[in-house]
Amino acid sequence: MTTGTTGEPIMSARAVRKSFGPTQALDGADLDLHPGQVVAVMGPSGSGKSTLLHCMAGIILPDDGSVTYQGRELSTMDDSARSALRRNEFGFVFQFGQLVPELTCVENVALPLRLAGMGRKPAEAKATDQLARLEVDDVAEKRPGDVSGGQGQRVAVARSLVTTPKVIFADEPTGALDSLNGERVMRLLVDAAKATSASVVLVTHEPRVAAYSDYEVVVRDGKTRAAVGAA
Ligand SMILES: Nc1ncnc2c1ncn2[C@@H]1O[C@H](COP(=O)(O)OP(=O)(O)OP(=O)(O)O)[C@@H](O)[C@H]1O
Repeated sequence: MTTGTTGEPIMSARAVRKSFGPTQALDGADLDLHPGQVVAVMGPSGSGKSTLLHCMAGIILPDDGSVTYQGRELSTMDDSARSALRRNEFGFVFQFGQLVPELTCVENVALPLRLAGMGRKPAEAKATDQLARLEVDDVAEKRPGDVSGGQGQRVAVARSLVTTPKVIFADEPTGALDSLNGERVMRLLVDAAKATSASVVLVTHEPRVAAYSDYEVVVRDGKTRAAVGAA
């Protein structure tokens, strides 16, 4: 599915198929993602949206078709190369359960940097800066269980951004929030992504959330079927 955007896409999915046992989750899905572009993946429950996101992020491998990142085919990389890609080039925001409950919010945000080998002090300084950008530096020393849903989701967004990823994969990032908090999280996520020219793959079934995207793709019965003009 093309977007009318000129230039090379940073990622492309082509004719992606994926089955889980007898269930055909994806049956020929296409998606181009250009640098700095926010694409909303919409569609009914069970249509294959999350499966498409997982295939694009290299979390699962398609049975057929291709997913390329900067021209490299993900399925030809070994597991450690795909892990390195997820750690270094991609960021992730999910609906629930992504923060480590035993760590403080600033430790959670610093975690991807620590895993990449950065020392505690510089990692936590960067994490604090990122929390401030998301307007939640006041909860830095609290544990995730002691902050509100909206604050926790902004901490999770801060963690997804702290490594300055090229692509952010967000699966129903506002699904657990009321509409006001959801819109706030989306505004901060999209503004932060635009500031670093990161691309975003945003899975959502909420039109109000999809309205923050540049472009919408609809998945139905495992196929990408329609693209709607920029919001
Ligand atoms: N790990 C799995 N094992 C078995 N079936 C799966 C698995 N993951 C997804 N499926 C099935 O594949 C189909 C597509 O699922 P997927 O999660 O991609 O849909 P979705 O559009 O993201 O749905 P929702 O909006 O409800 O999250 C569904 O029928 C689902 O039950």
